[in-house]
Amino acid sequence: TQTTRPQRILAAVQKNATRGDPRSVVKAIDQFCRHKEWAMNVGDEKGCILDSVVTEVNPATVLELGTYCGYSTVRIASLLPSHAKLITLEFDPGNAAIARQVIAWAGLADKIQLVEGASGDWIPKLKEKFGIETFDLVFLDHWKDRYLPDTKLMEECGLLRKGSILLADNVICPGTPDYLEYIRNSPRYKSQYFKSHLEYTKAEDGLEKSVFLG
Ligand SMILES: O=C(NCCCOCn1ccc2cnccc21)c1cc(-c2ccc(F)cc2)cc(O)c1O
Ligand SMILES: [Mg+2]
Repeated sequence: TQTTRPQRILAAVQKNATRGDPRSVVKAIDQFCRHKEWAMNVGDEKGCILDSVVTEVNPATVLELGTYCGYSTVRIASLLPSHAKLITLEFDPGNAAIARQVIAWAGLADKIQLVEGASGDWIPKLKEKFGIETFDLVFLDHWKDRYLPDTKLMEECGLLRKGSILLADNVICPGTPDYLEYIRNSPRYKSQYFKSHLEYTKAEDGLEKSVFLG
C-alpha cells in the first residue's frame, strides 16, 4: 500500500539523521525535499531567517501554528533556552503522528507540546490548558486564510504582550493578502518584510516579522 509524503520524510530522517541531533534532522529533510520530493517545510533559506529571529527574540514561550512534519518545530526548539516551551498546533492527525516521531528523533520532545486540532478552537483555550500568560514569539504557517482571524483572536484572548513577535511564512506564495494589509496598516504593529524564496524553489516568497506594540 502507498505511503504518504510525510511518512517518506520520516523515513528519510530515520535513515539519514542522527538521533538527538536536531541539525542533522533539519539537513536530512532539506536534502530529501530538495533532491527527492518537494514538501511545504519552511526550508533552509527561509529557515535561516527564522533562526535569526528566534535567536534575537530568545523566547521563553513560542506558539507555532502549522506543524506539518515538525521541520520548523525542530528548527525553533533547537535554538530555545533550556526552560523555554514551544506549543505547536497541527490540524491533520496523520501529519501530527509523523511530526511526533520527527521531534522524538531530534531529541526535543521535552521542549515541545504538540496539540492536534484547529487554531480557532484551541487559541481561546491555551491559557487555561497550558498555563501560558503570553507568547514571546508566534510562527504562523498554517492555512493562509487563518493568519488574520487567528491574529485578531490572539489579541482578543490576551495572548500577545507589548513586544510579542509574529513571524508569518508564505506572505507572498501562496500569499496572505488580508493579513499583510491588516498588519502593515495597523498602528498596533511594526512590520518588516524579509524577502526570500518559496522553499526549495526560485519563486519569490518571504517572511513578515511584526512586533505587537500593545
Ligand atoms: O498550505 C500551507 N501550509 C498550511 C498547511 C495546512 O495547515 C493546516 N493547519 C495546520 C495547523 C492548523 C491549525 N488550525 C487550522 C489549520 C491548520 C503551505 C503551502 C505552500 C505551498 C506553496 C506553493 C504551492 F504551489 C503549494 C503549496 C507552502 C508553504 O510553506 C505552506 O506553509
Ligand atoms: Mg509555510
